Order: sequence, then structure tokens, then C-alpha cells
Amino acid sequence: MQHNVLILDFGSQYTQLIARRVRELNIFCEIFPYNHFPSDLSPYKAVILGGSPFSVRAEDAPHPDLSQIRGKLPMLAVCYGAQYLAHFSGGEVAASNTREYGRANLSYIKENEVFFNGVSENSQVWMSHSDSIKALPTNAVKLASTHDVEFAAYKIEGETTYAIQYHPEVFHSTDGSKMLKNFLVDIADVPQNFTPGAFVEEMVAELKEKLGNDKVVLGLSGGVDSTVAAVLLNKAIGQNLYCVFVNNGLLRKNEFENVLDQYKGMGLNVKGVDAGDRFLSELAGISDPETKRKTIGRVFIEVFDDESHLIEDVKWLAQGTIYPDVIESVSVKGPSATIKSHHNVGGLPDYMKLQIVEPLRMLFKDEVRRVGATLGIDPELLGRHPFPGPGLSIRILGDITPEKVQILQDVDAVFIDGLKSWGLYDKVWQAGAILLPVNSVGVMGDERTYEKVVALRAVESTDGMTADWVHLPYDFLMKVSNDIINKVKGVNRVVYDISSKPPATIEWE
Ligand SMILES: Nc1ncnc2c1ncn2[C@@H]1O[C@H](COP(=O)(O)OP(=O)(O)OP(=O)(O)O)[C@@H](O)[C@H]1O
Ligand SMILES: O=c1[nH]c(=O)c2[nH+]cn([C@@H]3O[C@H](COP(=O)(O)O)[C@@H](O)[C@H]3O)c2[nH]1
Ligand SMILES: NC(=O)CC[C@H](N)C(=O)O
Ligand SMILES: [Mg+2]
Repeated sequence: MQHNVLILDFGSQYTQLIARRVRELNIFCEIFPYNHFPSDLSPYKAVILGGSPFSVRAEDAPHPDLSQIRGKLPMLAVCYGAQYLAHFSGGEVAASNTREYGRANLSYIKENEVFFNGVSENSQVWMSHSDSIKALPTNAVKLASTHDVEFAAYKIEGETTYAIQYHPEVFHSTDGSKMLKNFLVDIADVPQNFTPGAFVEEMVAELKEKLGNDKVVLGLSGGVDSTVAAVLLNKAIGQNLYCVFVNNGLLRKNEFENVLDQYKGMGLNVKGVDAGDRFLSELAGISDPETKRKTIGRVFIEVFDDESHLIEDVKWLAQGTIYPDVIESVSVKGPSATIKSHHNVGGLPDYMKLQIVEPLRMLFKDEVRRVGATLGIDPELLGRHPFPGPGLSIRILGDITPEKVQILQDVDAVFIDGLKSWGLYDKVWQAGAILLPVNSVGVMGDERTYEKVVALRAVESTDGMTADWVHLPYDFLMKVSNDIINKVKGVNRVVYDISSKPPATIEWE
């Protein structure tokens, strides 16, 4: 794979966003922690230094040795990066007296600077800092100022080193992408050749080379990532790819059959393993959310291990790991606190002795979708809402029984079918129903009922990290609530979840 731009992460929440903006220019880039970047820099054509929650003046702040990079590769230093260059190269950084968060406008731009080509006068830039550069480093020239920040941008004479105090990567820096393009394409001469088509071509060649005639087993979930990974591998190694789709008894209504059907036309070698009873009997009597998740993870591994033993001489396990998963496990701050144990067939025990192959580990979700489209995968499959590995188990609060699973499958089907027929499905990032562990009193046909309550949840989000509830039309909610209560026996009340994440989460467990 081509390596074009190296992004050094100093712990800013925006580092991933820099990568997104660079990829939008069809330029490939990789993020590395500031203290663990590759020693061989020959594949890279430019370097970007990111922001940081630290002050450069703090003793424990990131202070890497950049002598291998600076002056040798074109460099763009953003926010903390810009302060870092100033602080250690003869300039001065100090706490600023005014708060500089949010909107600012460039009040001065040096003339005839390629970096600012096409950038409008007064261009809006987004600031997020509490330190300020009070004096430029040696050999630096001021390129731009805002009303409050004299050194909003500078460059070092005799080097291709640029530094900016604001964040070009955020949406609110109106000309941010233009400046990144000016730097990467016009100043650093980085090729814009990272397209889904080029990715598929290169990855298929790489997989052929790496896997040769080896057999590979892959867990197929019906979701986007594992499906795209499967189609890519299938293109490279054909029938040596063995896909296993496990029914854990916690899928959506008819999903096991539907997903298997959907895969039929795709030329994949898929085996459906119906382990529903095994999962449900292991889960019987368990109410604690974390114990449920861990039990499902364990049984998954057992089922998968059994299945891989049936494939003679299998050497590799393929996974649909994508870039955010990778970044989270290597970031400057280290893996974040466990809120919920996300099950992943990824955490396989050593005894399985399979080597791992992850063809999508460098792609963001939307890039995976575009690659999937290039591969000709059905848009309906690519547009599917995310569905958690532990399935309905984490939407049934309290213990799980086959009866509860069936009630929830029926409710979920009415809700999801309703979203589709009202043209709302694609406007929602994720939707589902939750079965609450309480009964409430109702009256149906003059008779008292004492039945279950279900909650409906529909959220908008881009990555699942933050989310807000969707303002579904009242008419739609009214119709769906009616349908659920009339069609699903055992439910007499429907409520709608109006919590955002944070402070709530998307799933209830
Ligand atoms: N029912 C299943 N049968 C087989 N493998 C599964 C199943 N559910 C999940 N997996 C495997 O576990 C991985 C992680 O699943 P999970 O749903 O947690 O991830 P994901 O990010 O949603 O990915 P995907 O889009 O592939 O579902 C999947 O990529 C897939 O390889
Ligand atoms: O693959 C998964 N395995 C899991 O164990 C899991 N738990 C939650 N989710 C999905 O992750 C997103 C964020 O969910 P939460 O706000 O509930 O943490 C939402 O999209 C959830 O559906 C999971 N996905
Ligand atoms: N966003 C940043 O990189 C901030 C840098 C530094 N922590 C400051 O507050 O000035
Ligand atoms: Mg999934």
C-alpha cells in the first residue's frame, strides 16, 4: 500500500479528523503516536503534526525528537505542533490572556503565498488553544494573523515547514480543506491517487501475494465491514475463503435466513451455523449486562473454533477491523476506559493459532462503503444500520428467554419495516427496540391487561461515538405504536427514548 502522508498524534481529539480531510483529497495518510513513528520515512512525502491537550511548557508534554523529519520532509504543524516548533526553536510560547476558542477570522494574509491560494479575505478559522505564540522561531516569517492572534500562521525560510495556530481540519474552518490541499498538493507535491478503485486493485494484488494458496476463515455478520472484507478476499483467493455466519439466536426476525439468501448471489462460500439454542441456554438466568456480553463473546469463540477445525489446514483468520478500531488501540492516551465490553471475534485466544488478515484496517467506515460500492455490493446491504454483535441480548433488559427474544423480534420488525415504508430508514443512523423488564396495566377490549413495555430508539450519528435522538414524525410514532400493540402479543405500552449520547449510550446495556 502506498504511504503518502504521516500524521503525528499528540493526543488531540481532532487528529482523526485531519486524516479524514486528507483522505477526502484522495491522498492516503496514516496516523502514528508522536512517540512511535516509523524509522523508515522513505515512503512518506509529507508530515502533519497535530494538536494536543498539553501545553508545550508542561514538563510531561510530548516533546519528540523531530530531527529525522524536520527540513527533510515538507511539514505542516497544527496548533500544538505550531507551538512546539516555536517553543523549541528560538521562539516563545506563553499562556494567553484571552480565551481563544471557536470562531476567528484572518485579518492579515501575506501576499502571494501558495499556502493561501484561493483563500478568501477574512476567511473564518477555528481556534482551540489557551497558549499563544508570542515570538516566532528562528528564520520564521509571519504568514497570517487574526484580530487576537498575531502569529496565526508562519513558515520557516529555507525549509518546507509551515505552521498554523488554527485547526484547518474542522468543518468551521471554511477554507481549511483548501489550505490542506495547497500544502499537500502544490507545496509538498503529494499525488492524489487514493481512490476506492485503486484501493481494490492494490489490495487484491497484496492479498494474492500474501495468502497464496492458503485457506482463510472469516466470520460474516451480515454487517458492512465483514461483508466488504469477504468480497475483497473472495476476489483475491476465491473458494479458499470460508465464510461462517453464526446464528446466535439473537438476530433480528428472519435475519439468519435473509442474510444467507442475500449472500447467495454474491459467489461467496458461506456456511450458516445455527447455534441459537447453544447461546440461549448458556445465557439462561444471566441479567448482568457485562456478564451477558462476556458469555456471548466466549460462546462465539467456541463455535468459531469448532467450525475452523472442520476446515482442513486453515491458516488465516480474516477480520473486518477498520481504522478507528486500530487507532483506538494505539492512540497516545491508550485504549479508553471500558464503558461496555464490545464483543469481537477479534479477541481470539492464542490456542487458535491462526494468523490474522485485516484488509480494511486502514479505512474509515464511509471509505469501506465506497469500496463496497466499487465492488458492486448491493446498496441496500451497504446502507444497513449498524447492529451490535451481541444482538438483541443487550436490548432485552434483565434475563433472556426465547419468549422475550421472540416478542422483541416482532416489535423490532414492525418498527424497522415502518421506517422503511415511511422512507425514514436512510435518514436514521441506527434504530431498534428495547424490551423493558417491567409490566404495566392496560385495557384492551374492556379487559385489564398487565403486560410488557417496549422502548423505541432511533439516533443520528456519524460514528456511534456521539449520538442524538431523531425527531421522528408524531404521525409515524402514532402508527407504529398502534401497530406494535395490536400485532405483538404481550406488549401493551410503547415509549420513545429521547436521550442523547453522552450522557446515555445508544444501546441500553
Ligand atoms: N453472527 C455472526 N456470525 C459470524 N461472525 C460474526 C457474527 N457477528 C459478528 N461476527 C464477526 O465479528 C466481527 C465483529 O462483529 P461486530 O458486529 O461487533 O462488528 P462490526 O464492526 O459491526 O462489523 P460488521 O459490519 O462486520 O458487523 C464481525 O466483523 C464479524 O467478523
Ligand atoms: O459490534 C458491536 N459489538 C458490541 O458489542 C456492541 N455494543 C454496542 N455496539 C454498537 O456500537 C455503537 C455504540 O453503542 P453504545 O453507544 O451503546 O456503546 C452502536 O452502534 C451499538 O449498536 C456494538 N457493536
Ligand atoms: N488544540 C491544541 O493543540 C491546543 C494546544 C495547547 N494545549 C493549547 O491550549 O494552546
Ligand atoms: Mg456488526
